[in-house]
Order: sequence, then C-alpha cells, then structure tokens
Amino acid sequence: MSGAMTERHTLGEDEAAPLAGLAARVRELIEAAVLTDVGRDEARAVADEIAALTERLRAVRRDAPPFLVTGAHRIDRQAGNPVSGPLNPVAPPVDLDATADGIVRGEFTLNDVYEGPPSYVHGGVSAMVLDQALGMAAAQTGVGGMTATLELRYRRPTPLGMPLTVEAKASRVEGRKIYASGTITGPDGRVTVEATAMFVTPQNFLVQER
Ligand SMILES: CCCCC/C=C\C/C=C\C/C=C\C/C=C\CCCC(=O)SCCNC(=O)CCNC(=O)[C@H](O)C(C)(C)COP(=O)(O)OP(=O)(O)OC[C@H]1O[C@@H](n2cnc3c(N)ncnc32)[C@H](O)[C@@H]1OP(=O)(O)O
Repeated sequence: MSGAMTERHTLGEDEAAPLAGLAARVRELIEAAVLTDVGRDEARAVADEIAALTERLRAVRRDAPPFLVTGAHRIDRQAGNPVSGPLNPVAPPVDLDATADGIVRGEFTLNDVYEGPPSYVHGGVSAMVLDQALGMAAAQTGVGGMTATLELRYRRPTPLGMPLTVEAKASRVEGRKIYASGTITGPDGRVTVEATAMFVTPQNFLVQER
C-alpha cells in the first residue's frame, strides 16, 4: 500500500534520469515478452535471469512511488503515474504539456502491449489516457480533483503503432466540480475517441491544502 502523498520522496533530475532509463529498458522487455517466439527452455532461462534482476532492484525499496521536481501540480509530478510517469514501464509514457490557455496536449504511439481488438488500441487504455489528460486539464483551473464521471464515445478504432494525439480542456467550474472534455486523434487527423468528465475536488483535500 502506498503512503500518503505528503510523505513522498522528490527525485532530483540526476536521480530521475537513470531510473527513467531503467523504465525504458523494462518497457522494451515487456514488448519483447509479449512478442517473443523463443522456445520453452529459453523462456524459462530468461525468466530466471529477470527474477534475479528484480531481486537486485528490490534490495533497496521505497514505501511509495516518488515525485518529480517538475510539474505545477502534485498529481502530474507522480513519477510512477501509469499514463505519463517516466519511471513506470507500464506507462507508454504519454508526455503531457499544458499551454497557457489551459489546453493539455500530448503525442504518443502505443505498441502491441496495449492491443485490444486485433491491431487496435484497447478501449480501456484509451480511457486511461483520456482520464489523465482531462484530469490534468481540470487541474489547470486551480485545484483539480478526483474523477467522478468519465464518459467515452469510441468513434472509430484507434490504431496501434501510429502517432496519436490526445487533447483536453476544462469547460467550466461549479464549486468543487470541474468539467472537462477531450479527444484522441489518429494520424489522419480524424478523432477516434471523445471523452467528457467531471472531477470533484474532495472536501478533505481542500482542508489539507489550507
Ligand atoms: C488524493 C487526493 C487527490 C485530490 C486531487 C486534487 C488535485 C489534483 C491535482 C492535480 C491533478 C493532475 C492530474 C490529474 C491526473 C489524473 C486524473 C486521474 C484521476 C483519477 O484517476 S481519480 C480515481 C478515480 N476516481 C475515484 O476513485 C473517485 C472516488 N470518489 C470519491 O473519492 C468521491 O466520491 C468524490 C471525491 C468524487 C466526491 O466525494 P466528496 O465527498 O468530496 O463530494 P460529495 O459527495 O460531497 O459531492 C460533491 C458534489 O459532487 C457530486 N458528485 C460526487 N460524486 C459524483 C459522481 N460520481 N457522479 C456525479 N456526481 C457526483 C455530488 O452529487 C455533489 O453535488 P452537489 O453539490 O450538486 O449535491
């Protein structure tokens, strides 16, 4: 179980770079594991080597994923975020940036690790990317919040292995509720997924921040 956000270690850039390099190698390993056609003996031998490497990393272990120095908000500084976290091999990662007018945007490509229907992106993966982008857009209005609702419209299949764009923007704020919408666009410029969401700033979070 991860500790509270306030207890997180913040990584300096010098500390983060080699760990991001490690995650990039593990990302390659995950794809290799999904696509490999080695024989049974080789699969077992590689599994044993990986187990030994895992033990080396576990030798010195944090209680919870660390934060990055960069990023204006606490959640978008999460180094282990499963969408944008450079230290998380499960994250593509999607590098999300916000413009001065509050638009959150990122370009990314998803490989076979994220396959849902054959040759297309898994719908849950698209939802995860949009949840993150819309959540960051909501945070651009001030505090941000937890996803209370997320509605997706899958307009056409999202291709694997091709450059995709995610874009999101908050539309309005009503008390602790923040509404946002966004899209994933394919390489041909056509929208593949549309999303709308409502984020709610938890009451106790506002109390903590005072
Ligand atoms: C750990 C704290 C984090 C806080 C976040 C703060 C800042 C964020 C900063 C930066 C963010 C940067 C990037 C964001 C990145 C990623 C986004 C991904 C986020 C997630 O991946 S997040 C995981 C999935 N998410 C959950 O796990 C939520 C579980 N849930 C709850 O934690 C509570 O349920 C909560 C907090 C939602 C509300 O709880 P609460 O007690 O604060 O609010 P309360 O019940 O008083 O409702 C107040 C008004 O919202 C209406 N309302 C509430 N919930 C509704 C719903 N679901 N549908 C329709 N309306 C709803 C009520 O009807 C009332 O409306 P009205 O005032 O009009 O009556």
